[in-house]
Amino acid sequence: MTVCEAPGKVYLFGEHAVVYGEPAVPAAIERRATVTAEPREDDHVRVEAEDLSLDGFTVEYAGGTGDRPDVDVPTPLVEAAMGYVDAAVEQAREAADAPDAGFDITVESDIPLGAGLGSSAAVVVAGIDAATRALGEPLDRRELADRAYQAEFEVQDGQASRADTFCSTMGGAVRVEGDDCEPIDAPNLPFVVGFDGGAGDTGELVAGVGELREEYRFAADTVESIGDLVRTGEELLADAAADAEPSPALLAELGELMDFNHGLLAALGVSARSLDAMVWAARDAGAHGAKLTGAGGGGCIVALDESDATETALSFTQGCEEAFRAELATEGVRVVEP
Ligand SMILES: Nc1ncnc2c1ncn2[C@@H]1O[C@H](COP(=O)(O)OP(=O)(O)OP(=O)(O)O)[C@@H](O)[C@H]1O
Ligand SMILES: C[C@@](O)(CCO)CC(=O)[O-]
Ligand SMILES: [Mg+2]
Repeated sequence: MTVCEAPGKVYLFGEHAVVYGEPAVPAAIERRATVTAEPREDDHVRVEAEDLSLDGFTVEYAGGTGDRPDVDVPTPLVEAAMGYVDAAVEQAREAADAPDAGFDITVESDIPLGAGLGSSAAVVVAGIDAATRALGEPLDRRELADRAYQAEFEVQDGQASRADTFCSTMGGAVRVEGDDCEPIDAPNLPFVVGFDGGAGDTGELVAGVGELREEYRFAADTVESIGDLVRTGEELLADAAADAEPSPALLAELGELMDFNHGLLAALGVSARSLDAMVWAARDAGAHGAKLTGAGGGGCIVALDESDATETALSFTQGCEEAFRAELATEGVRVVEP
């Protein structure tokens, strides 16, 4: 039995635009998905994923080829929900050159689903790592990140960046621009997350931005503007790389860029009333800046605040279900010793 756990992430800047080749800077956070993989004698895949909830259902299922869950939920919904686990198993089979390998897989996660904290990437990264190790064919981190990206790319119908999967694999803060992925030095930033209890579908939201970008010049320009602000943010981070703690000036400047980034994402149609409400509650509470994180549509915002004010204000904000401080996860995917 092999157990691996991989972190979720917040985006300091650059989600959505990163799908079109602009740079982005996500940072891994200490909320993890844990995947257990146990090879089977046959070629079946049995999946236990108790956190999986579909529009108000919670399902527990035993999956596998041609052996779908015994629950009263329309099959397409279940297929959609299971897509990332299935894709991870396929990547592991291919990597280990074991097309008929069967597994008992268990997924447990403290990353809310579809909420912008990269639950899909964490499940895919931990899943491929656990399954390849269980077959005695561990991958190096670059290959693991690459295969995890291929899995997200397939499930998201060819529209995905390498950002979430690379960040979850490596941990820390990373910079992704097209195929170019590198860890970067960043000071320990005081992230506060607000979660509205809801979710957005990454594939759909990404497709929506793609259509807008085709149809309207302003949307294409907005994507490029996000790229410009990310480059500015990166320079600030690079200048502060040697500092253990971020200076007040750095926090103020990064926060301002986060505010700009939220406005540009809203222009692309991926914010939501609850996300805007949480962003404004954070700003009113004195956060240096606040923005939605991830695909949007519902889910989480991330703010910068070293004091407790933002977390407290969010916990009293209508529409915010949970507020918490998110610590940087300096370590990416790792094996959990039984
Ligand atoms: N604990 C889990 N068990 C099984 N599948 C999960 C789990 N967590 C996430 N997933 C898969 O990931 C999907 C959510 O991925 P999606 O990309 O839409 O959101 P996200 O990754 O949480 O947010 P974002 O991509 O915006 O950061 C779920 O529908 C499910 O298929
Ligand atoms: C919206 C997006 O940019 C981030 C989702 O966390 C999609 C992607 O990069 O694949
Ligand atoms: Mg995702």
